[in-house]
Formats: sequence, C-alpha cells, structure tokens
Amino acid sequence: LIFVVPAIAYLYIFGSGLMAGSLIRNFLEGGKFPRHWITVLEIIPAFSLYRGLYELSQYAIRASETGNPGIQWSDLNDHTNGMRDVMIIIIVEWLVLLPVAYYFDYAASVGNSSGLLSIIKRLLRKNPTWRRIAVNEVADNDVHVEMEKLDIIKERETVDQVLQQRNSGYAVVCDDLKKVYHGKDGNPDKYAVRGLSLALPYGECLGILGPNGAGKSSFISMMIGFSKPTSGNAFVQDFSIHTDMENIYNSMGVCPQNDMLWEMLTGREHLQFYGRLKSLSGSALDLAVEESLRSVNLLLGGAADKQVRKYSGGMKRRLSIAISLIGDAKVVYMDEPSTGLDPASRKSLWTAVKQAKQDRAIILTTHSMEEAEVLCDRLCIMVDGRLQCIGRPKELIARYGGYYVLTMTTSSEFEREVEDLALKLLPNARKVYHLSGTQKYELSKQQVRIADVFMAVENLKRRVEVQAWGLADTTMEDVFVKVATGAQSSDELS
Ligand SMILES: Nc1ncnc2c1ncn2[C@@H]1O[C@H](COP(=O)(O)OP(=O)(O)OP(=O)(O)O)[C@@H](O)[C@H]1O
Repeated sequence: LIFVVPAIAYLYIFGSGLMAGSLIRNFLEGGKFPRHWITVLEIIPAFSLYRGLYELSQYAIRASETGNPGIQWSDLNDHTNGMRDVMIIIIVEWLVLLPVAYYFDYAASVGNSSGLLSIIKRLLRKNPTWRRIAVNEVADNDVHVEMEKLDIIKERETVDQVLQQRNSGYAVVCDDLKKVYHGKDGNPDKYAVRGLSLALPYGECLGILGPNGAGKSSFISMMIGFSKPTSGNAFVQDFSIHTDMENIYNSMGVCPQNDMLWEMLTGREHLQFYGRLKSLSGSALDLAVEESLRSVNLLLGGAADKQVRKYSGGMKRRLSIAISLIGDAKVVYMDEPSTGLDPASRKSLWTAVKQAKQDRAIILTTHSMEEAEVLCDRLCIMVDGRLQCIGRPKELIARYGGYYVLTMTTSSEFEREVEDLALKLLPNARKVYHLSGTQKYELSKQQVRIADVFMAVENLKRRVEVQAWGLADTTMEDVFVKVATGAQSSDELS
C-alpha cells in the first residue's frame, strides 16, 4: 500500500495535468466545445488549475504586446475569460478537500480508521481531554477477568489528570496504549501490549520488568516510532507519538536491544555523528563526545578511535548507551542496556546512567533485578502485555514480600526432617522449591522470629548433616517470580 498509493497519486496528477493541457487549450481555441461544459470539466482540479494558468498567460502575452498591465481584479467580471468560475471552483474544492485530506491523514496515522463521527466528536467535545485521541478500541476478544490492582488504578488516575492539562510537566504519558500484531497465514492475532497507562516525570527512571514475550520491546518500539500503536496514544514532552514524532526525535535517546552500529566507523565517529544530529557542533560537540566516551569507559587504550568491528560485545553495548545519552536527550529508552556486560563494565555503566538521570526521564527494560533496584526509582512488572504492578522497589517488596525465605540443602534421606522443621516453625509454611535435597520455604515475617529459626536449625544440625542453609529477606526476584507466575496462572485459568 505504501508504494501503490503514491504511485497511483503520481500517475493521476501527471495524467490529469497532461490531459488538461491538451484538452482545455484545444476546446478554448477551437471555439466549438460548449463553454459551460468546459466549466464542468474544471471541477477536476488539474483542469481548473490549467485553465487559470492559461488565462493568466493569455493576459500576460497581450500585456507584453500592448504595454498594458496583465490581468486585474476587475477582469473577474469578464465572463469570457472564465476566471471567476475557476476561482470559485478552486476555493470550494480547497474548503471541502482539506478536511477530507485531514481525515485520511488522521485515519492513516492512528493505523486504524476510527470513523468520521468520532473525529467530529473529538473536535466538538465541550470540555475535551484535549490530547486523548478517540480511536477504535481493539477488539480485545479474550475473556480475561480484569482485577486491576490499586497501584495500576492510581497510575491510571494520574494519567487522566495529566491529560486534562495542556502543559503537563511530565516527560512521558501513555494513555491506554495497545499493540496487536495481526496474525498471518491463518495464525491468530497477537496482543503484545494490552492497554498501558503510565505517567513519568522528569528525573525518574522507570524500570519495566517482565518475562520473555511480555511486550516490553513492543512498547518501546511504539514509543520510539518504530511501530504504530494499534490504539491509544502516548505523549513525550507533550508531543503525540501519532502526529509529532519529528519533534520527539529531537530530544529522544534510544539504546536498542540489538546494537545498531556501523562496523567501519570508530566509537568517536559514532558519537560525533549522533551529536550533530542532536544539533551539537564545534567545541560543544567535542566536549560532549569526550564526556560520553569517558562516562562509558571507552577512552582507555585508545578504544574510542578503533573501528567498531574490533569492539567486543560489551564495548558495543557501552557505545550504544553513550549514543542514547549524547546531546542532552530528555527522554531516553534503554532496552536491556547491560545485556552481555561483565560485572565491572556493568557497574561503570550504572554509574553513567545514574548520573544521566538527574534531569531526564529514562525508561529501561531489564531482566536483571539487581540493575532494576540500583537504577530505577519506580518499577513495573508486565506480563502478557499488561501491567501487573507499579511502585518503588521497596514498596513492591513490602507489598508482595512480607516473608523470609528459608533455604536448606541436605542429602535426600533427610528431606523429611527439613520439612518437619519448617512446619514446626510455621504450620502454614509454603514450600516454593524442591530439587534433589534443596528445599525453599516461605515463612511469614509476622509469625516467625529469626531467633527461633536459628535455634531450630542448630537443633537439626545435631541430628542431621546440613550441607548448606540460609535465611533471606524477600528479594525483588522473589517478587518478580510471584507476580509473573501469579499473572500467568490467572491468564491460563481465564
Ligand atoms: N513483529 C511481530 N510480529 C508478530 N508478533 C510479534 C512481533 N514482535 C513481537 N511479537 C510478539 O509479541 C509478544 C511480545 O514481544 P516483545 O518482543 O515485545 O516482548 P519482550 O517483553 O520484549 O520480550 P524479551 O524480554 O524476550 O525481549 C511476543 O509474544 C512476540 O512473539
């Protein structure tokens, strides 16, 4: 469609211009063709345009021969030149076709025609939520029982409030964003993102956690303009991702999941290129490049001036991060930024990101809970295209945690004793893991005292050989597993 429509439009304009050129001139100069039929033909825009240009040229030729001025406003009253009809036709068509063009442009930009009625409603809405685009709801034909959590509802309310304001002061606002990949060859549609609403202020780093296929990359690819949302909208610095992507690009930085680098260019050349794209030049550009290279440890050993094909995977990753941050990008997306980095590089990368987030908004996807806790002010967990929870890491741990994890490894003949110990400490202790002698139990913090656990283990050790044991507070990883498995099993049930 992308190629066929412009080709047809081009052929139409070219063909109708050619026809208008030969027909109008012959009809006018032949004098036999009825004048009113010429006016009817002028309804075709190319014909009225040609007629207007023809008349202007006739007046101009006469003016050059006689020394008189060319066409005057008063000549519109002269019926023989047909200029008044031409002007009326052009103005009326302009008034009619402009809204029609706007409509088709709009329908194409939301990727889903939403009907003339909804656009008119949007324009006429008395007290409009001015930035919300009424688009067709995705025919979400699953029967998932929506049991929205309070934090998700609160985030939705914040989004609603923010959308009422013209200058929100928020860096990113997502309004019920959805993405459906239409199934090909008889395959069913894939609902990758099912109505994401969130509001991100400046200076915040939001981490998106989720199992493989949760929809994290699909969300980011909509936000950076790689793909169009099926419905819903998002605003980056108050610019819509449907209509203002050009403006968004000026202040956006992206570190994609797969490094997109030119093998033959050096790291420094990459940064110079992207710096210039962000309108940096001269000494400001040199300074920014130097700073970026330093922040991701690419100055050591002349790495900055080596071609990227000679870089290790980790060096490429660090360069991608530097590219995403150069030029004072105000909103930065990082898709699994530390994948493939060794621990030292990861730590220096985290320092760079921490420094960078002071005055920008960062959206970061990751599978590393440690990274999420170190870098992110807020975290959300996404499962099967839906947000399951959102909040500060400590809040989430407190909400979904509330228990200690007792881990113990013995030889398999003593597994029964370990189970007895856990149940004696807490009759409703929950076994969450059991594999060849290693068992894990969740013990409610409110019902168990740490001192009792230590005493019970000491007693057990007198009778049984305990190879290893540990008592840990709930970690983000526990929260993640709990939320993700809980959501997946509720999806399976529904
Ligand atoms: N172009 C596409 N066409 C069809 N389905 C797609 C397409 N891209 C992604 N999907 C599907 O959409 C779902 C979400 O994919 P996405 O890549 O967004 O997940 P993710 O959370 O980023 O996963 P990961 O952590 O593995 O990167 C998956 O089931 C995936 O198979």
